[in-house]
Amino acid sequence: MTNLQDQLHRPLRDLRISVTDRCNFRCRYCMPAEVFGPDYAFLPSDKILSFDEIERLVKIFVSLGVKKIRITGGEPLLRRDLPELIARIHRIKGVEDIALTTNGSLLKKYAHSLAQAGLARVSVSLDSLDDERFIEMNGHRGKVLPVLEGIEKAAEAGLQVKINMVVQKGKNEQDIVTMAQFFKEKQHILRFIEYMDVGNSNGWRLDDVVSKKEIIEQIHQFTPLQPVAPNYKGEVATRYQYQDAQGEIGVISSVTDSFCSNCSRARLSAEGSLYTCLFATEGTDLRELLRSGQDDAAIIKCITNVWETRNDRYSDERNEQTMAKRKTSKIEMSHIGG
Ligand SMILES: Nc1nc2c(ncn2[C@@H]2O[C@H](COP(=O)(O)OP(=O)(O)OP(=O)(O)O)[C@@H](O)[C@H]2O)c(=O)[nH]1
Ligand SMILES: C[S@@+](CC[C@H](N)C(=O)[O-])C[C@H]1O[C@@H](n2cnc3c(N)ncnc32)[C@H](O)[C@@H]1O
Ligand code: SF4
Ligand code: SF4
Repeated sequence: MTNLQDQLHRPLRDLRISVTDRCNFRCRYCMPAEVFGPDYAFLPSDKILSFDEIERLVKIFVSLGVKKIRITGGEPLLRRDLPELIARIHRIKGVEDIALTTNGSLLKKYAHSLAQAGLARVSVSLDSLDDERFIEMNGHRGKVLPVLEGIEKAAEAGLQVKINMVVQKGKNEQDIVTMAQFFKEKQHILRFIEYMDVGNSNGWRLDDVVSKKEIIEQIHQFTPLQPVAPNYKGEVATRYQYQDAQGEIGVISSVTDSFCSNCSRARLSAEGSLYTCLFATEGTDLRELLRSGQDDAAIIKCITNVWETRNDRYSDERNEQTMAKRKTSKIEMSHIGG
């Protein structure tokens, strides 16, 4: 196995695979309905990587040091036969962890078959327990109950469950403590995500971000917290344990306390482009290599070159100039995979 290092000496360890650019939700911070409307040109099916193509690429990435696979999107549970893909990835020697990020709306239906196929962990996005606020945030596409039922089914099926909540000022900051309390009782790890300037469509403003510090202070008042060490180098979330030892939360603070120095994540979009940053403006087309009959050595050479020349650290460098430079050219998050 090769151990690649980029320009900042970061290894390649994780591959996040987007299996579709489509979604049944229209969260305003990701796919606002006025941009992703009925006429939006999503990828046609022949442009999307097949399971055979994804499987081949995963084997290649594993030979280059990848150990963790995360399936994402768009909404990954919209991809037909997803458990079959999970099963194929599960069989690949060297894959140590397979996780899925989902909005949870279809999880009740698929949790059991996903677990049977070898999925170990699921991160379910849920921004509020209040129907009115949740519906407002997801563009009037889904209620809270089906997501909670999906979470329950996933836990019953033996999947390790985490909950992701994007916190946006004026939208759901009043839900921070309620969510913490609810998932403390349910014994699921809740991670708060600072609202990020991904893509070009969400009209992001720094004033709309609720910082890690504010989030922690709010929760600490209801149940005291203490910081805990990361589970592994490069963990995206900063961990905090409840002082009564009943569970933990995490905060993903890409805006106020970025974590690029440990970023070991490559991203594969649904149409087979490779990206090395969530805030990238361009990718490298691997689909063309696959479909033009190149052998593994040629694909390995291409990926090696991309990783070894990589020097992304967008969140570390975020300021007015860097934001202005990429104002209209970032790839949308639903496309690159969250
Ligand atoms: N800025 C930035 N945000 C990231 C990165 N990776 C993940 N995130 C954000 O963190 C959110 C939660 O990530 P998950 O998909 O749940 O995965 P994870 O945090 O890697 O999960 P674990 O494997 O359980 O540690 C993502 O949806 C993104 O919003 C990254 O490299 N950069
Ligand atoms: C793009 S979604 C893809 C997977 C799935 N549809 C879901 O929502 O979990 C992955 C994650 O990105 C998060 N996300 C999307 N836009 C974001 C933004 N502007 N800031 C922070 N997190 C965001 C979502 O909340 C979700 O947890
Ligand atoms: S965050 Fe996930 S559920 Fe919401 S619009 Fe984006 S891809 Fe869909
Ligand atoms: S901003 Fe880019 S380089 Fe920094 S942690 Fe996120 S994906 Fe990695």
